[in-house]
Amino acid sequence: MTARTAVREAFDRRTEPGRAVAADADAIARACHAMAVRFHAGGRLIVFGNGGACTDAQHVAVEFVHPVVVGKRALPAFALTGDVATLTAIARTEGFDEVYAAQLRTLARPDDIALGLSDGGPCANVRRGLAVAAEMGLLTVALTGGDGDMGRGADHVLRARTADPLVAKEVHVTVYHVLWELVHVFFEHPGTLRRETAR
Ligand SMILES: O=C(CO)[C@@H](O)[C@H](O)[C@H](O)[C@H](O)COP(=O)(O)O
Repeated sequence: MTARTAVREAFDRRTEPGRAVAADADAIARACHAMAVRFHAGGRLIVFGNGGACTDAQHVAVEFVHPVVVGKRALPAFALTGDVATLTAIARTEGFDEVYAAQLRTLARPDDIALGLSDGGPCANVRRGLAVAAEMGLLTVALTGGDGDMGRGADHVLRARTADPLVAKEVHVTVYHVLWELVHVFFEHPGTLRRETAR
């Protein structure tokens, strides 16, 4: 295989999952509308995940808190992945599976939005975070890959249709940028924000 073929194949493997996102336009629009309703009601976006999704959580938060597009309103958002002291203290006494759930119990409010990110692997701490968020009344959104099982029970599940964790990660970046864009579209048309969109 030549290097050129390898590069082509690498991009071909990414084309279909990327295209498949558009097929989920309705699910993405419903999630965006529900998020915009929560922001409009004073809710904040709380994001979490592991490994690369840990940094993605911070990427998502900065997109909302400090929009790169001039003129767009800053919206309250924070990641639960940046404070190593809190993460390690919780992991030491309550176990790694509790590192997001424990923070949500203390920091979250019922009108907030919880966004859990995973490439599709076994991530008990993200599942626990979403489960506790749901118990507290938060809107729950799961951005996942693989079989999408991680998001089971969440209000909105957005799945990258690929078992390849690298490709899932790339699709996620596109999806959360679209989430940001569309939340602002709804925000700029408050008439659309009267009621939360059903799943
Ligand atoms: O960035 C990547 C893959 O693109 C990896 O670091 C990946 O995030 C880590 O292996 C994570 O621990 C995977 O966890 P998950 O997203 O499958 O829950």
